[in-house]
Amino acid sequence: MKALITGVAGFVGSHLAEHLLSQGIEVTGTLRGHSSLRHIRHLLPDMRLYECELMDQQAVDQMMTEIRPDLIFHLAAQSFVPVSWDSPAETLTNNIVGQIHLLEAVRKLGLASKVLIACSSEEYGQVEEDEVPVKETNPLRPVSPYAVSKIAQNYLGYQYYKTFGQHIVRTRTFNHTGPRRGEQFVSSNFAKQIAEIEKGLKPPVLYVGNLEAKRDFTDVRDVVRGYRMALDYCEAGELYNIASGQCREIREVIQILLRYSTVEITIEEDKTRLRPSDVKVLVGDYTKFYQQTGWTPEIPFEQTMKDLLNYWRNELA
Ligand SMILES: C[C@H]1O[C@H](OP(=O)(O)OP(=O)(O)OC[C@H]2O[C@@H](n3cnc4c(=O)[nH]c(N)nc43)[C@H](O)[C@@H]2O)[C@@H](O)[C@@H](O)C1=O
Repeated sequence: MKALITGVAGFVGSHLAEHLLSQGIEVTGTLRGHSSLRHIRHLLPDMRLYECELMDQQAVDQMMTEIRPDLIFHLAAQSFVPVSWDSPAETLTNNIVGQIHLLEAVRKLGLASKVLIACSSEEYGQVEEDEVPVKETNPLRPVSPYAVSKIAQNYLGYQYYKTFGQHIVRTRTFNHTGPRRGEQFVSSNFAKQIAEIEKGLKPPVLYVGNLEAKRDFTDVRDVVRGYRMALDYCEAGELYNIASGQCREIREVIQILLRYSTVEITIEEDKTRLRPSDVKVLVGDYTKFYQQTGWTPEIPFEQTMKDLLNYWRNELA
């Protein structure tokens, strides 16, 4: 069984590669020329890396001709919401066109690959309090260019399934975190700041943005287990929420991280961290995915936060 992971050098890609390799699957991962190998170096003897610019159709065609994967996990994307306000055109182009090139290669080569498209809870956007936990059928009210790019990825997946019969499964994943999470994302950013304070690298002030937002966090290791199950058991053309079903205010993320630390800190709002529009609440109903695969999240959020803090302590050691 051969799997292709686009964006393997990223946070989720590195965990997914680890998971698939542990199941005896042959893994090839795509990355861009300038990507850091930091998160995947330990996997290199067992995994093949393929430098491929997804914006280049010829390069994608060539790679797919060579690899002919059974499973494709399309993770590569510009995934940080605030960047999408600064660079909306790049976010939309990168996220949409890269995927078109991939699906076009599958079509032209007549491959029977099963494809997972990593969509996002951001697509739901402005959710009303009485709509949570949201089901896949909830209206979409996107409030960022990133959300719009993911809606496009989602519907392109649907369209290639409908038009060409490709085996495409779309997962709408809610917030996920854990060791190796990029430092710009909220839980990782807070954990890194706390680890820096512990080490005396910065004064005991934790800079934060909007602490009133509510999110649904799942451990990345549970998410990648779900991604494999999605291609094994889910129906082509269908869309599935992957979530924990638990709602947490961002304020609570700090409280939990601080439980595992001995430092006394003060919290200060940093206005540059506030967004032009922020999704107020996102909590997912994953009943459909559970019924299809039997998947449920296993790692408690407290454990995820402990592991994330330890990750940063080791990084700074
Ligand atoms: C599902 C979805 O999940 C992620 O998108 P996100 O929810 O925007 O993630 P985040 O970690 O940047 O923010 C979460 C919340 O936390 C608030 N917040 C407060 N204070 C800070 C702060 O200091 N930094 C950040 N980054 N956020 C802060 C911030 O305003 C927001 O309300 C991506 O993986 C995305 O790719 C994706 O698909």
